[in-house]
Amino acid sequence: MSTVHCCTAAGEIAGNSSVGCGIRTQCASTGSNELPANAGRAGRPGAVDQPVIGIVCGTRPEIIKLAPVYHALRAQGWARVVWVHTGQHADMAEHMLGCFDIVPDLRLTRSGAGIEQFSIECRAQLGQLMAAQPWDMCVVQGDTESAFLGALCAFYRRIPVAHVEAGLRTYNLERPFPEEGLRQMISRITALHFAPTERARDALLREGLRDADILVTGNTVVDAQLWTSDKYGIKREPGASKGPIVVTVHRREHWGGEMQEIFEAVAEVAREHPDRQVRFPVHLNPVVQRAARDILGDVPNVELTAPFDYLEMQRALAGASLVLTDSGGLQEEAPTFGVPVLVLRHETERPECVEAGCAALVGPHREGIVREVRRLLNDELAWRRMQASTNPFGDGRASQRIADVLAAHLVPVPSTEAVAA
Ligand SMILES: CC(=O)N[C@@H]1[C@@H](OP(=O)(O)OP(=O)(O)OC[C@H]2O[C@@H](n3ccc(=O)[nH]c3=O)[C@H](O)[C@@H]2O)O[C@H](CO)[C@@H](O)[C@@H]1O
Repeated sequence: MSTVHCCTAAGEIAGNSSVGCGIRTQCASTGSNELPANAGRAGRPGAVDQPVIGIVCGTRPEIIKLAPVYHALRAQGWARVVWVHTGQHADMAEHMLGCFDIVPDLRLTRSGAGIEQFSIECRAQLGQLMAAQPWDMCVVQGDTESAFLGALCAFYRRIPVAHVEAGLRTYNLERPFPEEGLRQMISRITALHFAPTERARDALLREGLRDADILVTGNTVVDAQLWTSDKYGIKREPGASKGPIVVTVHRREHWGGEMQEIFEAVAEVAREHPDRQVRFPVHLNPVVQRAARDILGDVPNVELTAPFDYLEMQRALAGASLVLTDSGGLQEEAPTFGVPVLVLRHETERPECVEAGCAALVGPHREGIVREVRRLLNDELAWRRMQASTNPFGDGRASQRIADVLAAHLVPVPSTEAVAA
């Protein structure tokens, strides 16, 4: 994936101006405060015939998984690509955008702290934006509020929706909450479903979606990893069997008792293995911050840090002996470095890693977590058996496949007369 500094992209949408209620264009300063009179469909001088693809996202994992698609589309050059940042994950997202050389073309304003207020404001701004700039396709990823609102607003504007990481299911609307419901709703209004695995494709077929609209591409998270590992020389560290245990926990459905049990399990294991470092980049959500500090703050070999930036996270995985997580992305990334994963959930939309033997579903309760961690720390053979040899979620070319399919749908094929002329 080539790195394209996106100021040029951003610069093509003129100036720092307000479009609609609070939408700010973000670009290299061009001095103008207005969209140029001869602006093309995307507010860009000229290029009125290029298809316009809007990418709508706002959280850390969406940026990681859409960055490869963004760069693949820009490298192919047949479309005008507009990155819209919703601001859903304000601070964590800024880091991620920088890691992937992305300067959003448009940033929505976020004033409300809660998800409900965010949703109302985001929906209003996206609706204005899509009315002002007719897009040919709206690309969203996964299962967040930003993804759902991007899809919904596009649907109302009759803009086709392309859904990256389509078809993951637990079929339990309570877990993960609200993501399972959001992801299923997005599927109902999506035109192109980019399923990461055959299992995801089968889920969409069972729901009555057309086979012709479903493409199995692999997960773009592996594209991001391989691009980053190649660029920065990150690879599995020798002696990782004694490396740190990496912990990440953030899911809403764990807030309260289950999160407390998870952290108590981490404290118990850390105290039993004082020589084993535990690295825990704590999600910025105040609920997670408070619980982690209260339960783990005084355990000597537990390092509570700010969220890692993407590079730090990949380097942490490369040296880790074990990952304890409720994260979706980390279940998909750990196999790239062969790190065994204990999934701190009741169920996972990623059973492929469990079936491949490189992850185990241990649940969010203290006893089960402690038992499984002890087993792997005390039985090197069992630990080695969980070393993934390949990543079941992708081969690093998902974004290229997605860009090719979008081109096939959006780039007009010259008519035979035109070709003959
Ligand atoms: C239900 C569910 O599973 N939904 C998922 C959820 O994503 P998630 O669970 O993967 O969310 P996180 O864990 O926050 O992000 C993980 C990414 O962040 C990087 N990371 C992490 C900690 C850190 O300190 N520094 C980092 O750089 C890490 O390497 C990884 O790439 O929503 C996504 C969007 O819709 C979905 O795609 C996805 O299904």
